[in-house]
Amino acid sequence: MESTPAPPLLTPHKMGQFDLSHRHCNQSAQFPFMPSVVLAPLTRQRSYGNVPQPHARVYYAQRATKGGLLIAEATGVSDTAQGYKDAPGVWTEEQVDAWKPVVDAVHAKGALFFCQIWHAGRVSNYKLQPNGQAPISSTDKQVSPQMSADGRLEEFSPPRSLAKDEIPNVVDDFRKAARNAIAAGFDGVEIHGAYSYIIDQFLKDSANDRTNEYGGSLDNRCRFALEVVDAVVGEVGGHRVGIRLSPFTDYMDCHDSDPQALALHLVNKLNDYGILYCHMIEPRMAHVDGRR
Ligand SMILES: Cc1cc2nc3c(=O)[nH]c(=O)nc-3n(C[C@H](O)[C@H](O)[C@H](O)COP(=O)(O)O)c2cc1C
Repeated sequence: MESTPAPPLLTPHKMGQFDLSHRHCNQSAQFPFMPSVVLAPLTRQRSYGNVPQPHARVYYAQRATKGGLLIAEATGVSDTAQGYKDAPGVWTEEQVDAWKPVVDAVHAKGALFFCQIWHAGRVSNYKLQPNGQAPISSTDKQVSPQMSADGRLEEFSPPRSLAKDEIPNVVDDFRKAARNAIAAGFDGVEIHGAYSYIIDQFLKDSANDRTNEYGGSLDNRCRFALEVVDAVVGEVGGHRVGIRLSPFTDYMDCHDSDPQALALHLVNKLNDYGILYCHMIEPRMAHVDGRR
C-alpha cells in the first residue's frame, strides 16, 4: 500500500527568537487543507466588565501545549475600543493584573502567548462607549445593520470621525496597551489590523473618506496603521510584534476597491519595521471568513 507522507506539521519552527514545536504551514498542492496549529484569536465575550476572569486560565491552558503558539482574543486598547460586550481590555492596572494568571497558566504548559491588541472603531454602539458617546472612526459613515451568526440583527451607532489632532492619542493607546501586555507577561502582541476594525477602517476606501493626510492615496490610508506599528515596535521591539491584516475581506461595510494594491503597498511598507510576522487573511477565505 502506498503511504502518504506525513505533513510536516509537527516539525519545529523558529519564529524569530521563539522556538515553536509546530509549523504554521501554508496550504500547498500536496496538502490542500493543511491546518494551522497556532490558536487563532477568538472573541469569547466572557471578560465581564472588560476584565479577564479566572475561567480564562482554564480556557487558554486547555489549548496550550509545549512549544505551541496562542493568540489571545481581541483585547481593547482603551475605553473607546470596545465593540462587543464583555470583551477583555488591557488598558487598566486591574486588567493587566487579571491577565497575569492567565498568561502564567499558558506558560506553565510550555506554550507562547501573544495578546491581540484591538480597537473596534465604528463597529460599536453607544452602549459600549464611555458616557454613551459616539464610537470613533476614520469616518462618520455608519455601519449598516448586520445579521449576526446566531440570526440576530446587530445595529451600530453613527460614529464620529476622528479629528486629525486626536489620532496620536489612539496611536498612543496601542503603544500603552502593548507595554501593558508585556507587563502582564505576554510574549508578544499582535496588532489587530483586520476584519473591519479601526485600522482596517483607515486602510480601506469604502470606510475612509478623509481628505487630509490620513485619507485618499495608499500612503495616506496606510499612515494610521504604520503609525501604530511604529509606536508599538518602538515600545516593545519588533521581535515581539505581529500584525493581522485582511485587505481582501468585505465585512461590516469595510472593503477596498483595489485590495491587491493595498496589500502589496502595506506589506512593502511593513518591511521597514522589522516585525516578527504578518498574518494576512487569504483572498480565497475572504468571502466566507471574517466574523470577527
Ligand atoms: C466566534 C469568533 C470569534 C472571533 N474572534 C476573533 C478575534 O477576536 N480576532 C480576530 O482576529 N479574529 C477573530 N475571529 C476570526 C478567527 O480568528 C479566524 O480567522 C476565523 O474563524 C477563520 O479561521 P479558520 O480559517 O481556521 O476557520 C473570530 C472568529 C469567530 C468565529
